[in-house]
Amino acid sequence: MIKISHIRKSFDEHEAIENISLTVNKGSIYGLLGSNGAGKTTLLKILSGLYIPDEGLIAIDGQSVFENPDVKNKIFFIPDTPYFLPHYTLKQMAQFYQSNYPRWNEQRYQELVDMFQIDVHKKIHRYSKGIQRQVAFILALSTVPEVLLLDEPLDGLDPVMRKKVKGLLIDDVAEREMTVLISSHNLREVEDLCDFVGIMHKGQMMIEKELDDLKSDTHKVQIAFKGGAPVPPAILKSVKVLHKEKRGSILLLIVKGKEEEITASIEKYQPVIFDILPLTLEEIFIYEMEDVGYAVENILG
Ligand SMILES: Nc1ncnc2c1ncn2[C@@H]1O[C@H](COP(=O)(O)OP(=O)(O)OP(=O)(O)O)[C@@H](O)[C@H]1O
Repeated sequence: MIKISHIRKSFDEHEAIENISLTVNKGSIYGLLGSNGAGKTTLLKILSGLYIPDEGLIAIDGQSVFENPDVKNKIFFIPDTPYFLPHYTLKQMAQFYQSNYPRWNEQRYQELVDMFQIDVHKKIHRYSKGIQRQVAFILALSTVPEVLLLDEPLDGLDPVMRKKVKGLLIDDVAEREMTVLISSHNLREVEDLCDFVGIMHKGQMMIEKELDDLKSDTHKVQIAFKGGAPVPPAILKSVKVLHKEKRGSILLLIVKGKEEEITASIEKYQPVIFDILPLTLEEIFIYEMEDVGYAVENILG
């Protein structure tokens, strides 16, 4: 479990992280989303022990990260530009990690090399960006991390590789309760992976949500009444409306609550048109944020 409490981090005069707290439960995948410069990379670097926070506490399974080799051995961080020792081949990098990570699993390494079909004797810097990222995943997963920190992990991977990498992450989470924190600009890219999502903006956490609850609890409703009659105000009082918009004679509502309860509340007014539809996660965030007074369309990109 990752626990971050009241972290602050400034560079010169600029506060990159302003009082962020978050918890990632063991065996879950947390998506850290946000605009450019929001502070996602800084937070991941603090978590991996590369930066010291100015204030606040970070614990992994109850132990402090900074200058604690026992904890660092359980963590693997893949930065947005994976780093390899200069002129090393995958085989040499594997030997390096094997001697530094006591949990290294040689069999897993061989399986991953076969799966990705990488020539382990070629110098890594000669590989393309996408293949270098595959190499980073092979090394990361071979160290059998308890906590995997990923900065823009799918950048540069083609759709087949994205699917493969997502599958590998999900397997390790399901089989051995690996805990994962992923930063991304793109909600659509990570929504099928994460059970929790937090959106950062200018060093602050704007909103944090558990995805299962969100998906089953927010709906798009379209209603219209005979002859274009106005929607009875009582309907709007009987359900929790996040957003309402008139489209000709149809009223579009974004409503929170259970589908059956919303249907029962609205059907008794006998609308001539009544549809209840699911929303994409991106839509849910946009409407939720509207509800709390922010415009997040640009943040979600
Ligand atoms: N080493 C550094 N020195 C000075 N300022 C820094 C440093 N690292 C980050 N910053 C600043 O901290 C803020 C947060 O940057 P960070 O890289 O954490 O954002 P991010 O959310 O990862 O952005 P992006 O999505 O663009 O990668 C930015 O304003 C950035 O300029």
